[in-house]
Amino acid sequence: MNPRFSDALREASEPDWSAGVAHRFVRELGEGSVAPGVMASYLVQDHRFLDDFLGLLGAAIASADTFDARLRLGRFAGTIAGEENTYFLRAFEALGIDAERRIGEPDKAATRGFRALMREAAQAGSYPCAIAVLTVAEWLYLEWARRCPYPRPPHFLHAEWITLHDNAEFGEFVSFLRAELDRVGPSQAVRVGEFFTRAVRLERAFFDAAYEG
Ligand SMILES: Cc1ncc(C[n+]2csc(CCO)c2C)c(N)n1
Repeated sequence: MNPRFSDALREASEPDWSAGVAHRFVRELGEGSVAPGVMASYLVQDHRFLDDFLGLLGAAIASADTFDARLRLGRFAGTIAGEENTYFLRAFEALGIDAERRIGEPDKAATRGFRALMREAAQAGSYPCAIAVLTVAEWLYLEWARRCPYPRPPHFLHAEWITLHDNAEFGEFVSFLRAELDRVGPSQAVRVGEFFTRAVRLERAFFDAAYEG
C-alpha cells in the first residue's frame, strides 16, 4: 500500500524530524529541568513565532477550498488567540520577563528564518503550501509532547507547555491537518515538499537556538 502523502513527507524530512521530536529541550521539559534562562529565551522567541503563525492561519482560512476547512481553521485561530496567549503572559510574569525584554530582544536566526518561511507560505496564496507549514508546526509538537513522561513536571511553566500540545482536541486538529495535506498536497507535490522540509529543519533549529547565547 502507498504510504500517506504526509508520512512520505515526514520520512523525507529525516533526520531533522526525529532530532526535533527527541530534542534536549523536549527531554528537559518532560523532566521539568529546563534552565530558566533557556525557557525564557525559548518563550520570548516563540511568542514572536505565534504572531506570524496566526497570519499563516489567516492565509489558510482565506485560501481554503472548502467551507468545512475554513470553519475548523477559524475555530482553531480563536483557541490560540485565547488560552495560548494567556500561558505566555503568565510565563513571562513567572520568569520575570518584562515588556522591554520581550519587545527589545532581537529575533534569533531560527526565528527570523521561521517567520520568513511562514510569511512566504502565506503570501504564496496556495492552500496546500499553507497547510504544509501549519502541519509541521502542529504535528511535530504533538509528537514530542506525546512522548513526555508521566507524571507531569510540578511547575506550570513545563507542565502546561506539554499539556497544550498533548491533549485530545489538539490531536484531532493534527489529524485534520494531515488529512488536508494528504488531500490537497499531491497537486503541488514538489513545492509543498519543500515548504514541509524547510519547516522541519527550522523546528529543529528553533530548539537548538534556545541553548545559544
Ligand atoms: C517553533 C514552534 N513550532 C511549533 C509550535 C507549535 N504551535 C505553534 S502555534 C500552535 C497552536 C496552538 O498551540 C502550536 C501548537 C510552536 N509553539 N513553536
